[in-house]
Amino acid sequence: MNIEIVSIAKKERSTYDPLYKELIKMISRFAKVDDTELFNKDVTKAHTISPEASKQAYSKLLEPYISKGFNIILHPDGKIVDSYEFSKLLDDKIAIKFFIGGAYGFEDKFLKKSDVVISLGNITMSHKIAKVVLLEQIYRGFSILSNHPYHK
Ligand SMILES: C[S@@+](CC[C@H](N)C(=O)[O-])C[C@H]1O[C@@H](n2cnc3c(N)ncnc32)[C@H](O)[C@@H]1O
Repeated sequence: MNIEIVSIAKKERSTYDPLYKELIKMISRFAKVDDTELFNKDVTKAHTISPEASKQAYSKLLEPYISKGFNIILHPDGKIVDSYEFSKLLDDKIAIKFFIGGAYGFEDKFLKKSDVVISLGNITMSHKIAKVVLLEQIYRGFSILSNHPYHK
């Protein structure tokens, strides 16, 4: 299976890079993970204008990535899923794209383009922490599906 995580994020070194690397390596026995970080001058400018302008700039960057595979948006106001429900989203798929938003989240019209909008809980995390939690849940989800002891 191919998984792509598409985030609104500056391409810069992060304290979390070793965690991403380790979790992507752990997942590699189940799926290949591509980590795509998108940011441009329009986003920088929109951040100085308004939340709405920012969300529009995010949509413009993210829209080309919404594709034929299964598209999952991570959003604090989405459907809260536990790890077992999350694992079912991974089941029987060839390609999944996960979307992580920028500082102002997503435009409603972009949210409607996905197959499902999920929340990782009633807290708001930075996009960097959300990616760590997402990667751990992807590994946990595959462990549940394959009855690997990691999830116990
Ligand atoms: C700083 S948050 C954006 C917060 C913004 N106020 C909003 O309402 O979406 C950046 C991104 O991290 C992800 N994120 C943060 N907390 C989350 C949660 N509890 N569940 C799912 N995704 C979350 C989402 O993709 C979000 O767009």
